[in-house]
Amino acid sequence: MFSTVKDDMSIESTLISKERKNAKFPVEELTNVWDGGKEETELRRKIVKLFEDDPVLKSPPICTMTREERFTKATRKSAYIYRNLIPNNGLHPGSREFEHFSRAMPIENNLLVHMIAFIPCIKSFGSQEQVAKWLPLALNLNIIGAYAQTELGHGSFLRGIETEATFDKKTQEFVINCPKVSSMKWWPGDMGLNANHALVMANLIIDGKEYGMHAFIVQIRDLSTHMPLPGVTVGDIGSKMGFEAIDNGFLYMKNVRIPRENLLNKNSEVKPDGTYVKKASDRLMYGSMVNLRVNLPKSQAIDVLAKACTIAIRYSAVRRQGLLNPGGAEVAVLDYTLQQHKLIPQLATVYATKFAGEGIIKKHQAFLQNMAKGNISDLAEIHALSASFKASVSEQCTEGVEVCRRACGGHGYSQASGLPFLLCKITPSCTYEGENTVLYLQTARYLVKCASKQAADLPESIAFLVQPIQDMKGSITSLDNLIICFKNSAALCVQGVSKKVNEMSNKGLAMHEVWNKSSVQLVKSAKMYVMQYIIGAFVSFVTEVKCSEPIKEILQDLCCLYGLHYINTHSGEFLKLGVLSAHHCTLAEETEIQLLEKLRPNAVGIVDAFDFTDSSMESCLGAYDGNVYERLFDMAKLSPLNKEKVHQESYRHLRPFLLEGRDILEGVKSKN
Ligand SMILES: CC(C)(COP(=O)(O)OP(=O)(O)OC[C@H]1O[C@@H](n2cnc3c(N)ncnc32)[C@H](O)[C@@H]1OP(=O)(O)O)[C@@H](O)C(=O)NCCC(=O)NCCSC(=O)CCCCCCCCCCCCCCC(=O)O
Ligand SMILES: Cc1cc2nc3c(=O)[nH]c(=O)nc-3n(C[C@H](O)[C@H](O)[C@H](O)COP(=O)(O)OP(=O)(O)OC[C@H]3O[C@@H](n4cnc5c(N)ncnc54)[C@H](O)[C@@H]3O)c2cc1C
Repeated sequence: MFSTVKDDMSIESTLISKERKNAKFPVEELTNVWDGGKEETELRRKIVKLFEDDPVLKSPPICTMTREERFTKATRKSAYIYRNLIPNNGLHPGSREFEHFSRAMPIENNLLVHMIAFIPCIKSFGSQEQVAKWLPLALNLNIIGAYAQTELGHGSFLRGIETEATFDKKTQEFVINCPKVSSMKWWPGDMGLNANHALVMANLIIDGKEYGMHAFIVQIRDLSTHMPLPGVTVGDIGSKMGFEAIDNGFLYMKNVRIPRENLLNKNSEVKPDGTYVKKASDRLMYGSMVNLRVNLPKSQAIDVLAKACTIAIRYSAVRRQGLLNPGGAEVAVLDYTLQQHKLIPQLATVYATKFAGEGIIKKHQAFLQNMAKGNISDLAEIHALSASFKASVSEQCTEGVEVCRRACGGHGYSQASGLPFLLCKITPSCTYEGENTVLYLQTARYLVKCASKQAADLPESIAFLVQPIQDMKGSITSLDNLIICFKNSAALCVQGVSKKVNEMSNKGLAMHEVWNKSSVQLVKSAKMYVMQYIIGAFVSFVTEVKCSEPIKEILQDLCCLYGLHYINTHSGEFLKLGVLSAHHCTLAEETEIQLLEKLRPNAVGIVDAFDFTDSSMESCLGAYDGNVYERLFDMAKLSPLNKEKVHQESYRHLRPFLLEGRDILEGVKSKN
């Protein structure tokens, strides 16, 4: 319907090719460092290719589809991936290949909560017999389960959850009830339309006595007809800011009966006579959340910011707007220091959080190994670290994606840029898996407790909180001094708020009031604590990584930039704590600007090294060839509103006035 408009050789592709020629480091090597080795890069590419070449996984660009189409296509693809593509290619959860799935998955998919929450919960909370019964069914999608914890009335405060599971000794069943509208399960992914089971978190009640939140497997739909079972009201909660392909659901249960064996009973059990047997700490009930807080940030936040950086930096390298030299040629917007100041720190965030996250995953794996031997002494530390890490990463990456989107000017507002999709995908990561403020407060609770202990009684990673403040020797811009600066700041923040808490409680104020009145400073200390962790982990990575000099230099520069950018955007905090002087702050600002200038020629190379395929981004601005304008025009042509040259409905409403206008213009009718 539209004629083709093409340039023989677009200036934009020439510009981006020039950028690539100017890069001062081997891009492929940085990709290997990012992936964790050459072999991992090859494996990832093999899996991505397997998925991208599969005709079943092809579909029109998401911005041309309705929610209904997006949900249907995502379900079709996800069912095919988990039931055919993965097993037929010998790829299994837990394998090395599985690590790369998130990069290979189609841009929209669902059944992920079934895979990452329902299945792991069966493994964590189920006895051996229960795992043997439910796991194969779940892995084969014979049953599809949601993680049903949050209710209309309660998400954060889990002790407030109202759904009840009352033990009926006569029938050896639990009776599941949502006593009020506010008790209805609300939000769980995959639950509205796809799930036939749910892992329901409910208050266990035996003989009128409450035993707190426990995990029950509840069948909610018939396996042959997929109709809701008696007593079950289930459906999709409606349109959200994003996640169009996911059926976040509601679930209301009235006298739904499940067998006694459906209480996942690895950690606690109800005997046939109603005796309650506790086998492990109540805290382990929260283990599924720690698991997700450790593992989700990479795919749901860090990779999302990496994609946004790829789009914004490639686009900024080809978008020319205005002059730097009077009388000279128009410049790429990436040549403006202010554009670099928006975008290059986001690149640093991607690297910092990725490598720090890998450290947490390793710590968590060590914790799980110890737990298997009955030792959960590190639980409080890993809970505090993972809670604040999830909060900080989701916050930094969400802010970063919005910076990238705005840095693309008007085109960043177009769905065709891919950026609104990324923003809507990343924003809820600040809420799900624990609302960020609530998580920071959990970390602060642990830190304040630690502040009253001796260094020898604290885990190694925490002891610095109570040790003497270290002196910085030399320039603030050295990596060693950045670590000292952040550690000192975290220690002073925690000590400061702990002192305030103690003083207030010594004056007789109730602890809950003390806590509420101190909460602003508590959250600040948790943020500073996790920042010192991230910086420390990034510095260790950069110091230890084996790579060529040019790559090392880029990583060091990104590491320094990450620390300095944070200092420069929060300088008041550092000055107030007395950790930095005004002179330090001036130097930090000057050095950041120098680093931006130094990293600028490598910016396109650095985002190329993330190695995202064009189809994994669906972005007209971020495609590898830099052909932004032709792609935008081609995408506009696909808009469903452009199906016909005349949109009959809009024409119907406007026609009477247009005809009037025609008559006036043609002089048939006077203006009055
Ligand atoms: C801890 C709480 C905040 C409650 O606080 P309380 O004060 O009530 O504490 P408690 O008395 O309960 O506990 C006190 C005690 O326990 C310790 N504790 C707490 N938590 C833990 C823990 N996790 N581990 C260990 N210990 C813990 C605590 O420190 C105390 O110890 P001390 O007494 O010694 O000090 C708590 O209730 C809480 O955690 N609330 C948060 C609730 C939460 O996290 N909910 C999560 C719901 S599930 C969810 O959100 C799932 C999300 C999954 C989403 C996946 C999305 C992926 C989507 C993919 C998209 C694909 C792409 C497609 C794209 C597209 O379509 O767009
Ligand atoms: C996309 C998406 C997917 C989700 N998937 C699932 C799922 O699969 N399964 C599931 O069970 N749930 C799911 N959830 C729900 C999610 O886990 C909750 O929304 C989340 O835990 C926050 O709880 P809330 O909504 O009750 O927020 P609230 O706790 O009501 O938060 C509202 C405000 O109150 C503040 N606040 C709350 N408590 C405190 C406090 N103690 N001190 C200071 N401030 C406080 C918060 O900071 C926030 O500003 C999902 C949510 C979303 C958005």
